[in-house]
Amino acid sequence: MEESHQIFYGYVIVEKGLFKTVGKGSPSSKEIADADEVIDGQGKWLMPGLVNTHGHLGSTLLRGAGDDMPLMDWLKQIMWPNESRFDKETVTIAAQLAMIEMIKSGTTTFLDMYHLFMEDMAELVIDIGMRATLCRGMIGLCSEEEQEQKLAESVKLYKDFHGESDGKISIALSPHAPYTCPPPFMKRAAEEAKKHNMMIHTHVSETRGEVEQHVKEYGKRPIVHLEELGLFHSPCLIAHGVHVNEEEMVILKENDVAVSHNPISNLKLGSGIAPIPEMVSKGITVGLGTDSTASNNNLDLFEEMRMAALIHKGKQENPSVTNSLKTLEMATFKGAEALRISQLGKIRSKFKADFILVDPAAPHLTPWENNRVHSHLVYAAKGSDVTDVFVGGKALYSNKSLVKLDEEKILYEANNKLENFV
Ligand SMILES: CSC[C@H]1O[C@@H](n2cnc3c(O)ncnc32)[C@H](O)[C@@H]1O
Ligand SMILES: [Zn+2]
Repeated sequence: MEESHQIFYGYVIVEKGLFKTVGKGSPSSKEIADADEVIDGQGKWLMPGLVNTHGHLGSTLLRGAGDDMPLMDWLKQIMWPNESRFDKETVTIAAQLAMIEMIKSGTTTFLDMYHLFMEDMAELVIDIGMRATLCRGMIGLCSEEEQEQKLAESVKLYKDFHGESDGKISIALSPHAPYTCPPPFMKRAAEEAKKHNMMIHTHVSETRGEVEQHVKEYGKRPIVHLEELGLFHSPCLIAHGVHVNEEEMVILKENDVAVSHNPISNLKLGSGIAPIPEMVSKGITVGLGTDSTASNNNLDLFEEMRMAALIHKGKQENPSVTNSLKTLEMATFKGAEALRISQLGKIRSKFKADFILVDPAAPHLTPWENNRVHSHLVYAAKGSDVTDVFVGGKALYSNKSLVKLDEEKILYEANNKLENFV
């Protein structure tokens, strides 16, 4: 077993936001005396913080608003009409609620694609202390002038916030999807990303119908087309990739395009099951995402891991196509790799000190011994087993208490906003 996968009784020392020491056994009395603060994690499992590679925080209040619908109906009948009425307060409450949910279930890093109030979002994330890749989602079904305006807003967000919060904030460029961004606009997005050194994030090939429509309209499959348009000339992360054929997987691998696997959202919208074991065996980087609460309907990456580990076994009628270790990698350092965040997702010296504590003193995690911890984390644990969350060594959740966010107040505000939606 790789060293970073080993389970042992030990301790970590954090300095300047990074792991300085990852030690076996107990710290020395000098190490304890030298520390500014000592946190006793006795009896708990320490693991890397989870990385959510795809979501939309601003629409969190639409949880349960449009269940049991296919993607296009859901977008046109529920999402877009509601989102067109969102004000800053709604998006702020939604984002705070999402962050509460993510932190409490062990997520330390997330990607957010949204089109409203992204500057405020960046300020909020900085204040709360999470690590995030933020993108101003762009729908290109508008005039060329508006398209350019959206690109300019994305670049401004990048100039204002990329690298802020001690490097915890990254900004990516985000054309929403090939069916909302006509080819000339996709090409412009690719040019701007290249010019400013930005990563690209977009939804691609989520449904069979979307791929068929793309082929009908442009005579080629979406990933083939996006490569031609230059989208993969910058570091790129695609969300979904459910309907991707062999030729397209080769294109993804050749261009080092990463994939955010969002199995629960894909199942709930009836979109299908992405060929993830095939992608992984081709060497494509795959991270794990929840998508929004409007298509999931929660942000618990422990649930997502369990689903990601199980569905491919069922689809292929083969239990060995996934396993708990590979799934944990997907939710941690592979997710970090997908977001192009270096030195993240492992408990290792010089890595970013983003980590969580899980309390195994629960019936569903019993019995345990070292060899079963990976299994329990993927096949049995729940987000609510997380007791502590640290980002860059700073506590965001301590002994089941949120350090910054006022949960009671935000839940109250979120419930009071409900009447505004269709
Ligand atoms: C333009 S910003 C984000 C935009 O995307 C919508 N959205 C949320 N989830 C999905 C999904 O799975 N596929 C496509 N679009 C999605 C969201 O409602 C916003 O309008
Ligand atoms: Zn999405």
